[in-house]
Amino acid sequence: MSKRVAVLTSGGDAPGMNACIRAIVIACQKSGYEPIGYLHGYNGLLNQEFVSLSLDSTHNLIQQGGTILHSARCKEFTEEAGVKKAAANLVEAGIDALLVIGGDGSFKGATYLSDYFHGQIIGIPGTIDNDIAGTDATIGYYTAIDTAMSSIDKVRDTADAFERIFLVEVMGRHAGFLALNAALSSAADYVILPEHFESTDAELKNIITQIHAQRRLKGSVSFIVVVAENVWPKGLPALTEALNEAGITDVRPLTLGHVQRGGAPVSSDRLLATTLGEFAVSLVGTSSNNVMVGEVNSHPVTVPLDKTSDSKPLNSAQVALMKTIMNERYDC
Ligand SMILES: Nc1ncnc2c1ncn2[C@@H]1O[C@H](COP(=O)(O)OP(=O)(O)O)[C@@H](O)[C@H]1O
Ligand SMILES: O=P(O)(O)OC[C@H]1O[C@](O)(COP(=O)(O)O)[C@@H](O)[C@@H]1O
Repeated sequence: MSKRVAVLTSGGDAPGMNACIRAIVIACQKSGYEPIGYLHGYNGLLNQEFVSLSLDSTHNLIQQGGTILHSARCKEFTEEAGVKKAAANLVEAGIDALLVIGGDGSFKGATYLSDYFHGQIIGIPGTIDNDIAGTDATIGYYTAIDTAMSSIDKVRDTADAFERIFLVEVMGRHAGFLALNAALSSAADYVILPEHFESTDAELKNIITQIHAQRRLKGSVSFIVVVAENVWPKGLPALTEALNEAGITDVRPLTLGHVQRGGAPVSSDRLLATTLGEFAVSLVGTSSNNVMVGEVNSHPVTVPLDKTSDSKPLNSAQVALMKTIMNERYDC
């Protein structure tokens, strides 16, 4: 039987969201479903703002960053009246299944919506932060690592020329996946992560020890510290000042910011987005409901939506690498 399948993108946009929309539309066409796209995240549900999606709308889309459906954060949707209104609008529009591409906040919203909307709801993980439990990676994460890595590569050139210390802040909200991978792949000298942060005093002492040890060995060389956002109290200016006070001068802070959310998705994100978009549509009409689709060990899986905000540990092998290759590289 033909079904109306709606998709929306919510929360922080991530490279590969468009690739996922493309896969959803193609899979819907193949199954004889009618795909429609709600605009501006959950705001689209509240304002009944949607467009019909066709193969025309997905042409040349896989390589585009951002999201053709636009994204938003929507306060009204966090309140009961808003969620009820969204559910009523979905029923009025004859939607059988709603696919939500977003992060853990969007999945909390989707879980809330399921109390009032009795059609099918399926989440697809899309965030550069990779902070969603039940999937090895989220759409956009691999591209963001590459963007941060290539930015740090460029910083290294000028840092080397001036033999300076650079502090580079990387996104991740409250998770260190992006910072750790950006630091490992760009051969940073030190990384500060929320999962391993002890205290400002302990981190400061360790950074200074590593700088002195490296300089004793190699002379006056550059030193790059990757700092996950929201970890250091009062941010990079406070860390710069603390280093200056400890006699480490010529320190330059740099916040990479939203550049990490943009750009054409790398192949791993396109493949993940395509796999998960197609898999989500394959579940339409089955008993799978209020689940997120994810990928574990290269296989598609489903996870209850309310389990996706469980804590997700960093990869332990990468943490071991961090210790030997970066933060505890020189014995002192
Ligand atoms: N606890 C919640 N209840 C209902 N809706 C929520 C909740 N948390 C987030 N949302 C909705 O999901 C949107 C996106 O969440 P946000 O945390 O900003 O991004 P992300 O989905 O990328 O984590 C929010 O603007 C809000 O509309
Ligand atoms: O775009 P905003 O509202 O400034 O939000 C920035 C936050 O969004 C992100 O880029 C993505 O986070 P979400 O996917 O959870 O929305 C975080 O890394 C960052 O902390």
